[in-house]
Amino acid sequence: MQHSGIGCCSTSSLQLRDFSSSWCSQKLSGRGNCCPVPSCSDRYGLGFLGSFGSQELRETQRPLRLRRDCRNSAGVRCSLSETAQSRDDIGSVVRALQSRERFPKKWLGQHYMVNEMVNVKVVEAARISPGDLVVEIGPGTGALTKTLVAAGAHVIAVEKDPDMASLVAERFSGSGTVDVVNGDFLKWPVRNEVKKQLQKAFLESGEQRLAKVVSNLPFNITTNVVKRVLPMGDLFSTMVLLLQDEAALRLVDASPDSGEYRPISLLVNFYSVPEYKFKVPRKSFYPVPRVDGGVVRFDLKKESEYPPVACTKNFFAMINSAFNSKRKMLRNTLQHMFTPSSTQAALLSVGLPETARPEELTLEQFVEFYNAVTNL
Ligand SMILES: C[S@@+](CC[C@H](N)C(=O)[O-])C[C@H]1O[C@@H](n2cnc3c(N)ncnc32)[C@H](O)[C@@H]1O
Repeated sequence: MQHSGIGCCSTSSLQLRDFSSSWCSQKLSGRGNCCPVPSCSDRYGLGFLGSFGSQELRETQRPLRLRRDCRNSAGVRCSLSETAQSRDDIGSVVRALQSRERFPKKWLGQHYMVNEMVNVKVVEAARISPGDLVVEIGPGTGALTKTLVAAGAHVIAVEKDPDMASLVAERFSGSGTVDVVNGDFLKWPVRNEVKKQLQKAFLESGEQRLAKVVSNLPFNITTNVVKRVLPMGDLFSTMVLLLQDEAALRLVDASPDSGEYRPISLLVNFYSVPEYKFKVPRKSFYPVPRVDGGVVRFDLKKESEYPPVACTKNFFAMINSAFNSKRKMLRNTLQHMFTPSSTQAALLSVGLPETARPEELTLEQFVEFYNAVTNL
């Protein structure tokens, strides 16, 4: 796990220079889209570029609020306005990858956002205000990072791919508002690191705030990220994730008869108040995934707001066991935890039929049942 302040990545300076020229020189030179890196080629499957061209982005691009001056890696004075206005369209993503001689890596879920308006809407959903501490999982080329910084956030960007980590570190070198960590978010000591940063911010500003998580997430780590972050309501107030649309809808809907009712929906609603924000068409990503995306905002609950259960760990162990055979009666599936007669008695005591099955109980009913059966 490598933690680097801006510009402190371990990659060679040649790579860093290549990157800085592709992102920063276009505005400084005043020549519009001039870029020294070879232009996009069909090697990257850009057949659809015409239907998703620069004009669309130019028309929809909203001016971003700017915060302060900085220097780029070449020591040339520029401002975050220039960083903020650098384009995050498909051409930039491809050029950035080419600067590292890289292709998008499927196993890392590398589908880059090439519609800047989506990033703006994601940041709006997170209600970022100046001075917010934001953990961004998987910054990739830094497109969402840019929008977060422009909204005034201090970003800790955790990126597993060393090439992308060095790329994003170089892109924001000198801004003083982005720390890049090269590592796996699922292994990163999030509690210690965020606590440290929040204490530091408190000492500097005297203002007590919680951090936020914002990410265009690699789809394959969705469940693990949700399970990891949601119980941290003492550190984070909000998490906004761009997910696979189906997963986004499933996470938010915790109604027993929804067909997609699973332990993860119960966990989400136990630890947070989720809200589905908007759908993101698949053509907004490069490369285009097989599914659309969807954005969910989770407002994390404080411990005092969790449904009251004696032991959270045992409560979720019970739920997981119950859902191992979702269509079987609880008195049978929970036999290894409670005797069938205790399960029946507890169900009856909270007004449920003794033949109840897990897919029939709401979160509140699970809580009542658990409290009853553990107090018998
Ligand atoms: C869907 S892409 C999003 C990139 C960028 N944020 C954007 O919107 O264009 C996901 C990013 O997460 C990174 N990633 C994948 N697994 C990760 C993990 N376990 N921890 C941190 N980053 C990860 C990938 O390398 C990739 O850059």
